[in-house]
Amino acid sequence: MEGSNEEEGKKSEVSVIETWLRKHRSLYVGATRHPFIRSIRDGTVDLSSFKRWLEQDYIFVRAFVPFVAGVLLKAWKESFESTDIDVILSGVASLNDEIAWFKKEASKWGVSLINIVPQKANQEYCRFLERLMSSDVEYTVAITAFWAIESVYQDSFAHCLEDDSKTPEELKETCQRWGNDGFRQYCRALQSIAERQLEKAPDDVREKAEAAFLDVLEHEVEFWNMSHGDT
Ligand SMILES: Cc1ncc(CN)c(N)n1
Repeated sequence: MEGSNEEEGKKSEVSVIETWLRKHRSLYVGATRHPFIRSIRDGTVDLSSFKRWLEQDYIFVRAFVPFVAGVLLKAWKESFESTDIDVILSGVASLNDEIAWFKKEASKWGVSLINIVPQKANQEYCRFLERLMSSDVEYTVAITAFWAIESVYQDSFAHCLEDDSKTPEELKETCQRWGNDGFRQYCRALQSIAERQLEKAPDDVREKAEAAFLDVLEHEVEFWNMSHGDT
């Protein structure tokens, strides 16, 4: 293997996540460039769709907290890297802010967050989170799903803040919530953890993680679809 990258100690292989992003490009784009996101970005968003999304996402985020706590527990049991705990804990803290933000934003739009009925797509997404909390789901699978869930929002809302976007002024704060640089760094930290776990995982666990990644993308598409009133 004279002169090979291996011999020179260079890592020439594309990472697991990069491979998936290439392989499942159209589904990833479907989740991060959904018509709802495009409508925010081009300023044509229907405000009743936005309010429907706000109500449903509040319910989702409340269910997301125990899921992230479950990832934290798996990290504590299965990971030897104490920094994983710090990153995941910062995610719990940011969810605390996220819930407070939803309450403030809902009152700004005259939306009540009491007695909201979760729509079918939301219920199914929350059930998926619950399944991932089971003790027989590996940390690698759960952290991969966690990274994917946060990254879809990061990528989607950052798209609405690009220079040529026409996002309405009153929706910019929403886009900033997930599109800001700090959230991007946090998603990158989650990606590094997931990547490290995936690199050392046996094939069957890696396959389960890929399936969870695809499930997340499909649930996110269905979630955005709800904003149109499709359940
Ligand atoms: C459906 C969904 N996906 C992701 C996020 C970002 N925490 C969210 N708030 N809602």
